[in-house]
Amino acid sequence: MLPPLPDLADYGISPVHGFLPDEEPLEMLSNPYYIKWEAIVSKLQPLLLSRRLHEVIDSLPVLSARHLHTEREWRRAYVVLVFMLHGYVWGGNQPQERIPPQITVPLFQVCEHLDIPPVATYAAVCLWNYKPIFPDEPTDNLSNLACINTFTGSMDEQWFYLVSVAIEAQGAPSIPLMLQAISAARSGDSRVVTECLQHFAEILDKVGAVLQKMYEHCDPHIFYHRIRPYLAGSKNMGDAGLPRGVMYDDGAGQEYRQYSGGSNAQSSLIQFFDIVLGIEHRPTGVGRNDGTSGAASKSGHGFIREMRDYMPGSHRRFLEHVDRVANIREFVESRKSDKALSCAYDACLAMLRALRDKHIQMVSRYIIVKSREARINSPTGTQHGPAALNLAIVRQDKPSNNKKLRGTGGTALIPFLKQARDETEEPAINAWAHRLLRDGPAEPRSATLSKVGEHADGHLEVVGLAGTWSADQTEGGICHW
Ligand code: HEM
Ligand SMILES: N[C@@H](CC(=O)c1ccccc1NC=O)C(=O)O
Repeated sequence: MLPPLPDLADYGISPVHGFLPDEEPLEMLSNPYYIKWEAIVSKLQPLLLSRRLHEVIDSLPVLSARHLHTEREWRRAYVVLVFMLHGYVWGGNQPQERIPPQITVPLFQVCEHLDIPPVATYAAVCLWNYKPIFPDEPTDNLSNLACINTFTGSMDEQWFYLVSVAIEAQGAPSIPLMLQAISAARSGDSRVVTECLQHFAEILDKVGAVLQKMYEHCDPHIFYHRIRPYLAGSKNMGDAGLPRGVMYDDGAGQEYRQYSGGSNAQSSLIQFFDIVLGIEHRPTGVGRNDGTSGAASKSGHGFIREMRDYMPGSHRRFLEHVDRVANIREFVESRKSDKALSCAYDACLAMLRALRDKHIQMVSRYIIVKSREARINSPTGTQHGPAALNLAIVRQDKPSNNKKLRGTGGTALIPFLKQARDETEEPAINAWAHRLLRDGPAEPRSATLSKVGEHADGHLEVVGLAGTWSADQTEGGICHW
């Protein structure tokens, strides 16, 4: 018996808005009990500028979550508390190691309810932090979106979050669409699967176009020096001044913890794309053949899988369900002679790969170039920013080595992102290798592959946009790359 397909309603996912909430996020907690929290986040910029945020938070009463009732209220409380948390940690000259009970006590209650970690996740700053400009118009694109909260009050920060919100809205229809494709594959309906994949490729293309809008209003300098320092987590942050992570003091006890900061790797939508297409991501540094070398996380899963722990619990459980039923890749592989089907599938891989390519270029402009400039402009390491010691200036003591640069999630960003991009293309390359073994050389079926050849010694070479892939052994027709 095949497991049933997920029902979106069971996971709080909207067929129209996807992982964005069905009802727009609450702009403020109206119960006067929480008035001091709302007052702080509404004055976050002057409090940060005047360096008075710590004293104001320290003098708060320790409030509880008992007056939160609706899901919208729980989410709003989470957003308010993590903006306070990151302002508290990163808003001074040095990162603040100890978080007081005024934040930790209610934050732990809220995080338990939402099943999400006590840190500023993608859900906090993007999914649950937007509002319409005109309430009577839809919030499905950038022409009617504004942010509820920001650290800096800048247009650049708003835009940085809103591009992701617009991507979630643009990509949302792919969720019911690809569940329909899974269902059609179960009943062997190749025509419907092909149509769904064609439509999915168009959606992925549009998502890529929204990503490119980042450049319109988010300036790399503002991003790198003003915004990004606040988004950092407490994991791998020794060089930024938090060697043990952050100490959460809830009055009853004190505990050091380390969490990754916000990252779009925590977007359930992008992970959904990979899962439905059967794209697998390995831990960074683990080779294609051996599975032994490299820096896998403690869980043994890679960073991308680990980022599921930073999603709202219901979204994480949805992805786990989709993991169990995803069948499109196997379906396509079992019908290799169906050209239209293979082509539609490969188009999806190509679009997703193109999205990752655009993203790598963006990371280069917003992080790599900026960190290099900062090193040249301030070789002594004297920096002025939200925190003089922060994510923007870590590892500047070491000469230019991009491999040392870290993302807010804590990854060695460039090797990680390139690997994720290359893995996107793997199903197409594998399928090609199978065909080559069976039929001999022919034209590549995919626009992402430019050349496939066989060497005299029998090993295969596939040239894709990502580089050259070699397969040197086969086992029952399966290639080992
Ligand atoms: C200025 C804009 C952006 C910068 C500088 C940036 C930077 C990064 C970095 C450094 C990582 C590595 C993970 C980490 O350690 O944090 C990452 C991961 C990721 N980012 Fe972005 N990002 C930006 C915008 C976006 C947007 C708008 C999207 C939406 C499509 C996105 C999608 C992803 C995904 C899906 C990952 C996980 C890796 C993967 O699946 O390929 N990023 N980003
Ligand atoms: N990982 C990125 C930050 C990032 O992508 C991000 C962080 C918080 C919320 C959303 C994010 N991504 C894009 O809009 C960085 O290292 O700067």
